[in-house]
Parts: sequence; C-alpha cells; structure tokens
Amino acid sequence: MPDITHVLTTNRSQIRQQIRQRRQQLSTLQQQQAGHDLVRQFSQHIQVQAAQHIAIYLHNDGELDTQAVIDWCWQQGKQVYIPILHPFSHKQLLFTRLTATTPLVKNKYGISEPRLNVTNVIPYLELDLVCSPLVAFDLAGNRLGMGGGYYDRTFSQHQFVRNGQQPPYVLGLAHDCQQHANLPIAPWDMPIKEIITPSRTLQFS
Ligand SMILES: Nc1nc2c(c(=O)[nH]1)N(C=O)[C@@H](CNc1ccc(C(=O)N[C@@H](CCC(=O)O)C(=O)O)cc1)CN2
Ligand SMILES: Nc1ncnc2c1ncn2[C@@H]1O[C@H](COP(=O)(O)OP(=O)(O)OP(=O)(O)O)[C@@H](O)[C@H]1O
Repeated sequence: MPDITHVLTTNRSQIRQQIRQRRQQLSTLQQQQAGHDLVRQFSQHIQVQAAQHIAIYLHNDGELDTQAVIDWCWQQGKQVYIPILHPFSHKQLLFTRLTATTPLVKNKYGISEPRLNVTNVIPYLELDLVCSPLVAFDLAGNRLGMGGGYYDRTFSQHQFVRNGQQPPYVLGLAHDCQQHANLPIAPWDMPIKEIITPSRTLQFS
C-alpha cells in the first residue's frame, strides 16, 4: 500500500504543476485586463478600504498582476509591503515596505523583492491586511501555494489575538482559472476567509 503522505504530496504537486501551467499561458493582454479588473473588486472591499498597512506580492510565474492594485493603494495613501525571504530563519518571511523608489533584487526563486533594509520591515501583527499569492484554491477556502510552506508558517504563527493585537485580515488573490474542484488538504494548511479574483469576491465562513 502506498504511504498516504506520499500520495498527498504527489497529488498536490501535480495540481500545482497543472495550474501553474494554466496561468502561465495567459496572454499579456489577459494579464493586463485581469490586473485592471482586480482593482475594481479590491477598491470596493470594506476591509481594503479600512486598511492602512497592506501586504501584497510582486507577481511572478503568471500570478495575478498586482501592479495596478499597488498603484491604487499608493494613490489612496496606503502603505504597501512585500514578502521577502528571511535571510537566516528557515522558510520564514519578512514583510518590508515598498515605495516607487525601493531597490529590488531577485530572490533565490527569481522573484523580485525589496532589498533588505531593516528600517523598512514591519512586524507582521502591525499589518491590517495580507493579500496572499496562491497557486490553487477551492470553494471551501483551502489554498495551495508554491510548495514552500512560507505563508502557512506565517499564518499559523499569528492566528490568535496576542497582547490585544488582532492578526491581519488574510485574503487570497488569484485568476479565476486557478480554482480547483477539491484540493487535497494537508494538516498544516491554513484555510483563508476570502479570495478575490478579477471577476468576483468569494467569501467562506
Ligand atoms: N510573487 C510571489 N512572491 C512570493 C511567494 C509567492 O508565492 N509569490 N512566496 C510564497 O510562498 C514566497 C516564495 N515562495 C516560493 C516557494 C517555492 C517556489 C518554487 O519555485 N518551487 C518549486 C516548485 C515546488 C513544487 O512544485 O513542489 C519550483 O518551481 O521549482 C517559489 C517561491 C515569497 N514570495
Ligand atoms: N506551520 C508550519 N510549520 C512547519 N512546517 C510547515 C508549516 N506549514 C507548512 N509546513 C511545511 O512546509 C512544506 C510545504 O507546505 P505546503 O506544500 O502546504 O506549502 P504551500 O501551501 O504550497 O506554500 P505556502 O504556504 O508558502 O503558500 C511542507 O513540507 C510542510 O510540512
């Protein structure tokens, strides 16, 4: 009998591969349109409107293009933060401020991130909203990421109110084509409350 953990891992990585391919095949025009439509969904969202410190990501690998949303945030006077790979804590993220003049470097996965400057790092609990990237989502709020466990670790470390500080509101951003009928769930997966796509906002209880 195959070991259940092995089956789960193989299955998850096949889904990842299939959906990553699907989003990589979107044309530049489709990506631009998606990014533009996302602003409409995003700007109408109550939690977004109330948020001052917003973590988002710099798109890569066919992910939903966030540049128009970032520009909208700046126009609204909101502060934008991007995840960077922690320089020495294994598979941990730091969130650092992004402005129009922030120097960017490529991380080991080839993803652009702000060059580490400790004065620009925000403690996770000071974020109001976290817009997480993802590879696949289902209609129960399960998400599958790139396979590093970076976001799951971040969410699980900060899921409870501590010293009266509320954890940030977490939502996922994805193309509609990243929906998958039934994701195989691992014990460490942290479901999210909401996914925003260019065409709709999905809320899960
Ligand atoms: N734009 C963006 N920035 C991000 C993330 C993200 O998903 N999107 N991350 C979110 O965590 C972190 C980077 N995490 C990553 C984790 C793994 C791989 C990666 O390349 N993995 C393997 C495939 C693994 C598999 O299929 O099992 C690869 O492609 O070779 C890339 C990024 C931080 N920054
Ligand atoms: N809270 C956690 N603590 C320790 N290890 C974890 C945690 N969450 C995930 N991991 C480990 O990280 C690895 C990758 O997890 P998984 O495949 O769920 O990542 P993912 O959801 O694709 O990535 P991400 O969360 O960055 O989007 C797994 O081996 C898992 O054991």
